[in-house]
Order: sequence, then C-alpha cells, then structure tokens
Amino acid sequence: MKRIGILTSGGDAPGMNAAVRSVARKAMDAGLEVFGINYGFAGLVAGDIFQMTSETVADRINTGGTFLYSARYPEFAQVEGQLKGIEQLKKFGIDALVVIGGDGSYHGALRLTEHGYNAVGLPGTIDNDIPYTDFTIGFDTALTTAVDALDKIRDTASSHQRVFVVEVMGRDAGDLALWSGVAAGAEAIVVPEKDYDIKQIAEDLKKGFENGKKHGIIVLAEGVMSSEDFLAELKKHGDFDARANTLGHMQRGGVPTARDRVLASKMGAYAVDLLLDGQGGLAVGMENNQITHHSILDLFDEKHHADLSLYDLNKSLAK
Ligand SMILES: Nc1ncnc2c1ncn2[C@@H]1O[C@H](COP(=O)(O)OP(=O)(O)O)[C@@H](O)[C@H]1O
Ligand SMILES: O=P(O)(O)OC[C@H]1O[C@](O)(COP(=O)(O)O)[C@@H](O)[C@@H]1O
Ligand SMILES: [Mg+2]
Repeated sequence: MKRIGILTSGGDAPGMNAAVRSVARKAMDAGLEVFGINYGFAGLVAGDIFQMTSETVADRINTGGTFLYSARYPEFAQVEGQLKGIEQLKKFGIDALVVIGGDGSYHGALRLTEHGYNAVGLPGTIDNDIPYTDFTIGFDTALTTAVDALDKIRDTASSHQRVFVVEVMGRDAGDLALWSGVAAGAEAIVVPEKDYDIKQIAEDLKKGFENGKKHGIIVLAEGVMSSEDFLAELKKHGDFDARANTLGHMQRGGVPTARDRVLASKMGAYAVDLLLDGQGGLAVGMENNQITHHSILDLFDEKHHADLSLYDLNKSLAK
C-alpha cells in the first residue's frame, strides 16, 4: 500500500479535524502518501481530491467543523455512485480509505471494501449513537456545549421560577440528553429509550416548586418530539410559566474538548495501522478505555445502548 485517502461524511462533529490530522500524520510517518477528499462521498465521486502534506493538517487539531467539508449524499447508496467513486480512487492511485462519520457513512465504507478498496470507519458524530464504542468523536464537545447552555438557562429559570423545556440533539439517541441532564441537574430528562409520563412530570415540577425549587428544567431529546410540542402537552397538566428552547446546531460547532482531540488522535492512528495490516470493512471504537475494532457488518446487527442508569440517577437526584 502506497497511498491512502481520508474523507469526512454526514453531520460534522468537533474533533473530526483532529482525526484527519492523526490519520494523515501517522500515515506519512509510515511512509505513505495521503490524499484528502473534500465533501465526503460527493467529493469522492466528483474527484475533488488533493494530496496532503504535513502542513495541510497544521493548526487543525483545535478547530471545529471539518476542513475537508462534509455532505449528505444519498446517491452513494446506489452502485453507480460507488463505481464512480472507485474510478476516482483508481485514477489517484489511492489503495485504501479512512471514512470519518456516522452509521450512514459506515455503509459507504463497507460498500467500498466489498468492491475491493479497504476502508476503515471512525465514529464521528455528536450523537454517540454508534454501537461498539463507548464514545464517538464530537460527543464530549457537544455535551460540554449543551451543559454550558443549560447552565445559562438555569439562571433565567431561577430568576423567574420558570419551567424550561430544552431540546437537545441526538436524532434517535438519548445520550446527549441523559449526560447533559445529569450534568446540569435537570428536574427531568425525556429520551426515546424510556417511556415517559407527562402528567407525572407536571406533578413533580409542581411539587418541586412547592418544596422551594426555583426552576424546572426538562432536558428533552429531539428524537421524542420538539420542545414546542412537549411544552404544549405539559401545559395541559399545569398552569406553568414555561418556555421552550431548542439548542439546535450550536451543539455541533466549536472548539473540540481535550477528550475529543485525544480520542480522535488515538482512533485515527489506529485506523492507519489496520489499513497497513491490509484490513478493511472495519469500524474503530473505544471500549473500556481501549481502542478496538469490529467488522462494520457486525455493527449493523448491533444496537447502540444509551446509558439508562443516568436516567435513574437523575430521578433520584432531582427530588
Ligand atoms: N446505504 C448506504 N450505502 C452507501 N453509502 C451510504 C449509505 N447510507 C449513507 N451513505 C453515505 O454516507 C453519507 C452520510 O450518511 P448520513 O446518514 O447522512 O450521516 P452519518 O454518517 O453521520 O450517519 C450519506 O450522505 C451517503 O453519502
Ligand atoms: O444538520 P442536519 O442535516 O439537519 O441533521 C441533523 C441531525 O444531525 C445530527 O446533528 C448528527 O447526526 P449524524 O451524525 O447522523 O449526522 C443529529 O443530532 C441531528 O438529528
Ligand atoms: Mg447517522
């Protein structure tokens, strides 16, 4: 193997740049030539590919977003798109690929491996919704951002003795809501993985205020419903002074935390080792503080499990 490529795909996540840097520098250190592919699989198909130097990844480790840009490019699910992408890989003499993205991007990586181009996936998403890894690149930063926002909302909530329904991201996963809810001392956490009783939540909020609580913060995962809809439901069960707040895409941006940078650096270097070993169709993870890998096919058979002990913990701490 002489040349490897790198792309970022799906929703951007803080730490993706640190991962690209790690892959590039580790590969160069092993004597490989490294090519960056802009705009995910869309750029691969279009041949938006350039040779990287060590300098290309200089001053990137502490930056958010992805300097290789990203795309949602559903056309890559079709064989036609995949074959065009392979044509480009051949044209540039690229022997193997590192794909940094979420579950959708892993499908793309697997397809390439099936077509004879080894590809390894790194979990880059703020959602933390990938199986076989305790944490994904970007989750820690998004969590820190969400907690910072919740702390600020708490100031207003306490000053006015208000209820706030704060919607955090996570597509179908409750991880950001569970972790940020516990870290911010929320009164309630609502996630798709757990049934909720809105009447009970309203009762608990009322009781809380009666007992001297100054705020009622509900952290709601986007996969359940919108903050506006939840607020409308909640108001059917009590006359609350309440507001809805959606944190939205601000959770995806910003300077990556040290944890995300270290995770990205470890995973990136490990992916290069796998490719040097001639392996593909694999996804890198971190389990019990060890960097691991699994077949992407096995990943698709497995579900991500949010840590629901945080839900129970919060219930007992929020009283
Ligand atoms: N079934 C598939 N086969 C091939 N490529 C896919 C498939 N699903 C998704 N992709 C590629 O991966 C990209 C990112 O997937 P998406 O689900 O949007 O984000 P994420 O990777 O963050 O989950 C898609 O835009 C597409 O280019
Ligand atoms: O920015 P978009 O394309 O509207 O997507 C929003 C979705 O992307 C995310 O921010 C990240 O998800 P992915 O990693 O799957 O891209 C989700 O939390 C959210 O549901
Ligand atoms: Mg996804």
